[in-house]
Amino acid sequence: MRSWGGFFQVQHKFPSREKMKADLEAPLPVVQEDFAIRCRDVCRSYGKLKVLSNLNLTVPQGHIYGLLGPSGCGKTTLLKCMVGTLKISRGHITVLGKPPAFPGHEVPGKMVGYMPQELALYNEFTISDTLTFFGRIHGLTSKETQARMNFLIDFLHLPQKQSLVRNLSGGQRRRVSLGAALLQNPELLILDEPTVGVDPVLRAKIWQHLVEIVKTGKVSVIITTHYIEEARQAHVVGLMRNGYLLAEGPPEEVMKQHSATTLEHAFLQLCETSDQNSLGRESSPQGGSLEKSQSFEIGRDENQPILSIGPPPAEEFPKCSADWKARARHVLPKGRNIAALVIKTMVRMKRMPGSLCFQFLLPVIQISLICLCVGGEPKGIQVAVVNNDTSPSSYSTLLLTFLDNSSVHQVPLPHNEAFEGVYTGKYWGVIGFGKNFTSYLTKRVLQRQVSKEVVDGGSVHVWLDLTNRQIGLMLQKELQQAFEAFMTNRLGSMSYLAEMPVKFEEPIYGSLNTDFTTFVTPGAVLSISFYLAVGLTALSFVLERKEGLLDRCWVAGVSSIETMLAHLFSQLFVISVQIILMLLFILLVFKIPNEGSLVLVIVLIVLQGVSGISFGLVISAAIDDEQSANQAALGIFYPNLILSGIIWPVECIPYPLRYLSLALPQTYASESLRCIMYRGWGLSKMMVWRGFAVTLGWNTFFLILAMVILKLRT
Ligand SMILES: Nc1ncnc2c1ncn2[C@@H]1O[C@H](COP(=O)(O)OP(=O)(O)OP(=O)(O)O)[C@@H](O)[C@H]1O
Repeated sequence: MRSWGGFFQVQHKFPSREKMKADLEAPLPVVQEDFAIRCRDVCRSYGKLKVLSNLNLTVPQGHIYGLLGPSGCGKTTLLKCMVGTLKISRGHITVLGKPPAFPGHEVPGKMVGYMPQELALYNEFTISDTLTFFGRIHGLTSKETQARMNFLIDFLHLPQKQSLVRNLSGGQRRRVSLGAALLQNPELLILDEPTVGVDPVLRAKIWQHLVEIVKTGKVSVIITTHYIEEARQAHVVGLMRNGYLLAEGPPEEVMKQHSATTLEHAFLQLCETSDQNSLGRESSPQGGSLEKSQSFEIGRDENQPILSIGPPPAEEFPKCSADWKARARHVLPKGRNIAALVIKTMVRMKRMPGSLCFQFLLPVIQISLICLCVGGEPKGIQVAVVNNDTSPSSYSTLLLTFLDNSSVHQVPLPHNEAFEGVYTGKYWGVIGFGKNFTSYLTKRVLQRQVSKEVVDGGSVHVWLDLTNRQIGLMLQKELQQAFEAFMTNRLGSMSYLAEMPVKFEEPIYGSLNTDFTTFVTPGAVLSISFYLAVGLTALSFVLERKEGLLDRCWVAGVSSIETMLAHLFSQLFVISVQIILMLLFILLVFKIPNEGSLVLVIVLIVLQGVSGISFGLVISAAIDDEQSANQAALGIFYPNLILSGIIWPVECIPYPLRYLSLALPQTYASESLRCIMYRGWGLSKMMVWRGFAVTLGWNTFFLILAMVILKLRT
């Protein structure tokens, strides 16, 4: 009997299944356009694991092709190669006449409906949102989408279109996923196990629908299923094992060839024959794995399916070329897709109002905590006072009244108890006055020449616990101020006599009361916008990739650059709200001064937010699992915070590290923001514009890097 291989090699058109049978003996010449998909000598590995080995497969135009095989034999990998989400290591694939992802070819795009094995649905979407989203990407009008939606909901027995995907059963979700693949009436349907978890009645209906749509001859289907017998309704089946096709042909022919009554039986026989052949090869003198791999390399005969329906593997594939316009159109982002993705993110945000509010409030909470808790003066510090000054109306008692009681809490004690209290950590220091403090101090101020004893006796002696530098510094400052106030009180117009011979005049920038909060706030604002943006985006692709959403959108025609721009625009909205709230708090509530242009302040903070988004996109594009993405985002947080001079000046960083610090995204930016806010400088000053330049440089670098990584990984 004539084989199907011979038949298809000379077949001109692919008629219906019945006609195919009738025309068995009527050979016609081959025309390439009659093949919806052709795979020749396709190889694909994951690392060292060879998953597809010189695979040859042909899906005739207007037919249903059932791809069958045991779990792990490479079916999903092959479908992913067909839609272009995975690159093949060797061989050729054409889908609707051209290789997948060929410039100007609508595969990926509207011409192909792809249902991945994963559900690949947004859980926060309703059924209506899901279909509307894919309708937008495919450029359907809302009327067309609505009409298809009504049909699909009825056809696939879906619940109400306002039902949330997350509330659907597993089978219902699978049907929504199938609906999304069928939505735009594609020319080619690539369905990875669409009938898993679907009841037998609906399974039959789905097959019936597939049979109906291919009748026009314009639609082709390739479908994988674990229910081998349901594939008898396909026009052609391909039986796959260990990465290549054992057989390919109409189900009846495959069964007839092996005198089997079921496809399952035929498949078992094919497996046994294949196992015996490989055993024979292994036991032959030249046998073994080397021989096997060599035979793959020369475009093996053993990989030619037993009942092959396509042209031989040696046949040359047509060389496809695209003009520069098609290439440019292919690369340029489409506004329609970006808009669809931005709307998608907005709808998801709307469905999670709690999470959105938290995102808006988190930076306000963080900056408020920084302004409240960092850089303030220590309060309620307990200090022991040993006052041996016995003179009536003593200066020591008077001097102590000038100490700020809210900062320094004085505890009068005898000498031993005071020191004991410091040793046990009860007090932060001891303020001591000698017996003749009042008289010696008077002598020291009024007489020109005094002895060392007078100077010593007329001094306040302080012993401090300096393990806490901030408290130590505060006590020193408080005592100095109290002494100055006391002297002014005592000497009146002569108080200048007690002044230090070093005078700090009115500062050129800032004020004499500038505190640490003022220093730290600009850097903190930048770092909060940066890290919140990293947090918002670092997981975006990771989760979408894991759930198959990234691949699904890509197959629907959304490019990596469009995905990135859409993320950028939607997150830009979130960070803009965050920044406005943060600025309102620091300027109006915490009264941090701003001497410069508010526009420059806002632009610089937004640009830092964009840096965060772009860096998050790099993490998201490069890393596959949430844990590693989180680790990467958190891992850089602390070193960057410390090295960027945000919590401590860059001038304190040792030199080799300082060079590294200057290259970081927030070092010059923090300095620039401080210059704008506290010195009132504009873009004409180098210290201001270089903050903008470095931020823009990092933004461009991160965005290009994320794009390249995404491109390389799809
Ligand atoms: N991303 C990956 N990295 C490494 N190995 C992978 C990856 N994806 C699949 N594999 C391996 O490739 C082989 C083929 O997997 P594939 O998903 O293509 O099989 P399948 O025939 O579709 O299986 P099933 O019917 O269970 O879905 C399996 O051994 C699988 O472990």
